Amino acid sequence: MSFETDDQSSVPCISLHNFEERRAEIIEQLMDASTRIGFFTLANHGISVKQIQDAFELSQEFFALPDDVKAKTPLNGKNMGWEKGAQIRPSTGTADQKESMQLQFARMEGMWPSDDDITDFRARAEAFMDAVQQLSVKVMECFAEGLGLPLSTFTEGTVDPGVGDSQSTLRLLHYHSVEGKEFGDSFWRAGSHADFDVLTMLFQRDGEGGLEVCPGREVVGDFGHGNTWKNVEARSDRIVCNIGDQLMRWSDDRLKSTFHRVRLPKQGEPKGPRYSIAFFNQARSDIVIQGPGKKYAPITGAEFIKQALERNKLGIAARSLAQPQIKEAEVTAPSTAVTVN
Ligand SMILES: O=C(O)CCC(=O)C(=O)O
Ligand SMILES: [Fe+2]
Repeated sequence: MSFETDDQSSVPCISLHNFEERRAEIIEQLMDASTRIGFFTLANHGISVKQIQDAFELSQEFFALPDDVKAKTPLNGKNMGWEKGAQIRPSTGTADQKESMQLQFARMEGMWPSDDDITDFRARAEAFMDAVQQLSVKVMECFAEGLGLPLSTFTEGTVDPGVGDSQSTLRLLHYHSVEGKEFGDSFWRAGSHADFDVLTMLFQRDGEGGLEVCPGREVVGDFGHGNTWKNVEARSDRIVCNIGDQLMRWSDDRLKSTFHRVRLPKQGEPKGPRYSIAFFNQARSDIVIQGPGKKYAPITGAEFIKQALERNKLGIAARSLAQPQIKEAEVTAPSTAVTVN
């Protein structure tokens, strides 16, 4: 089996061209990448350049609004809404140097920015979410087949059949320009973490790099991580995918939910803003997650997310006690920490 591997990284690139005819080969490649590394990129995935550009335009329009307008839909404790500099990572004890907007399919009453502030925000966002969810379904069916499970396991597990219980989330991300700013070593655009969903699909723009992954992982549930970090090249034509903690558990740890982070630009690198967009396929609230070998107790999607949030809060307390001296930075953590994916 041969992979195309980005020069500067060891994250395999898997092409989805001729998907139906190449299905068996694609499943083999997805399983190999996800059991060894937990990350892969997708080429020829069917989401058009225009769709991706439109999504980034929407994101830029939204983040260009004044903070008091964005604050009309603040992060609401259910992984929906806007935050800025409010996500403190347990792994670093410092706030990510970013702002983000979380959007879901269900229970979004009052959480959509109004047409007075931004034109057609909801319709434009949902069009992109639908497209990414459809592609995710294709990939998740491959994982079900690769794991010897019923084809619909993760699709029925994540896609709302019309009852309004979806927990999947689109996250628009804006990492601010760091022109003329100095940061201590403990600051990151996004501190090291593993995602707690089933499957993440991440869109980047050419040249806006900084994403690093720490390939492979043996256990779910702690914030320890290895020390080998690989760069993932920022390419707008490829989707970066990673396995989240839910799929790691659902596969009895066969598929790895891998730690990753976004570093600040190094000396001599462009200091401009970075935009990325992540779609987190989450288990529906009442779906039971359990692997075929029953390695872990059954758990519902709702309980899984609740526990992930609790673990994050505990992690924050433990880490900030252990690390009292955080270097000063231009952007500092606000008093309230939030826990999102
Ligand atoms: O912006 C990126 O490249 C990664 C973001 C990420 O890992 C996350 O939001 O979970
Ligand atoms: Fe992530």
